[in-house]
Amino acid sequence: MTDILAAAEGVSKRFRHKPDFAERLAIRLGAATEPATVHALDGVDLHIHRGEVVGLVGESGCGKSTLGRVIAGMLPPSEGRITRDGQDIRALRGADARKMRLATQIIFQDPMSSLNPRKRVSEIIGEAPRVHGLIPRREVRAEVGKLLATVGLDPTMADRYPHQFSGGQRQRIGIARALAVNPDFLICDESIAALDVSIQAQVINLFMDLRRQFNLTLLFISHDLSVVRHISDRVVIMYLGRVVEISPADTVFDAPRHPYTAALLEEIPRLDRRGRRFTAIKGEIPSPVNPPPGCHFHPRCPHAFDRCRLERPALKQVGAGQDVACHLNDGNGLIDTPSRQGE
Ligand SMILES: Nc1ncnc2c1ncn2[C@@H]1O[C@H](COP(=O)(O)OP(=O)(O)OP(=O)(O)O)[C@@H](O)[C@H]1O
Repeated sequence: MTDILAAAEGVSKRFRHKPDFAERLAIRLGAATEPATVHALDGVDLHIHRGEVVGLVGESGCGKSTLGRVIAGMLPPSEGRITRDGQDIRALRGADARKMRLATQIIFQDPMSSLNPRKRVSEIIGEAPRVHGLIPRREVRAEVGKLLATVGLDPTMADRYPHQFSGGQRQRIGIARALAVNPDFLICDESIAALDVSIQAQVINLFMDLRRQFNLTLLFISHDLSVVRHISDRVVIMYLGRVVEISPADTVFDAPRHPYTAALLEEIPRLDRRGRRFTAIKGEIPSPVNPPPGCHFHPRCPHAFDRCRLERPALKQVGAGQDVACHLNDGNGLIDTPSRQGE
């Protein structure tokens, strides 16, 4: 069996842009033409190794959720392919396709909207293993009790409804439901973003325990770099549909090599940041309907020079396990490179 559990190879995903009211009016009056394509993912390459925790970070709208859904097989890519255990997931049929879908579970941000309010917790957790015949019907209830205990909830709560739980408890129910089908890969899409900070830490600890207990691989999606720090082995930074940096978690914090990663780090309040050269990120993220040419980050980058405006930087290895898509790394290392603004 390959060491690579899941991979995105040259994956792009485009959506038809949904025009808002003003855009629809402009189209109707002839002041604008038919919209427009959203370039949610643009040539993404990512390998996720068995057993690792990968943090996926970037500003809102950069394509994190889309990448998670494409990797899970919930959305087809417009270009490129997704592999699972070395196999193109488009080639999977019947029982193999079902096995892949069950083995990859997504845990979403808002547990309330993903838990059916009219069903008891025992039904919510027990439904999928029962429907898929993973456990005999008479054992479902005992299994639900075990799963509740595994995620730190009292098994006697199995007959309650979702609204009778707190936000953190509901997220634990969502995790138990995902575990019920014996996945080996969890995609956590902003799974703790809606929780209080103290509860966030508890749920992160739960993910870490479950990872060890069940040999899970995790793709942990967050807009907040500080959240993924303690959970991730590697961190992937996305900007406007592209991967701009992949680094071991410690390296990304101590020696970022993409100006966008450095700017994201600036936004994390820390007392030991004196002497850093990078300034906080400026301006809005451009629209994925009309991304800038060359390096997508160049309009906001304090180091941009002519080449950045014209040529897409390839993701290249710049250090041990560290890949960066930035023209600055073709010459001197970024950290030692003086600002080239205005070149
Ligand atoms: N089904 C869809 N139809 C049209 N556009 C979409 C669709 N899904 C996502 N998009 C667009 O694709 C881009 C990437 O969205 P995505 O949700 O993947 O970003 P994200 O980084 O996860 O953002 P957030 O953190 O806000 O969820 C956005 O511009 C979004 O509006």
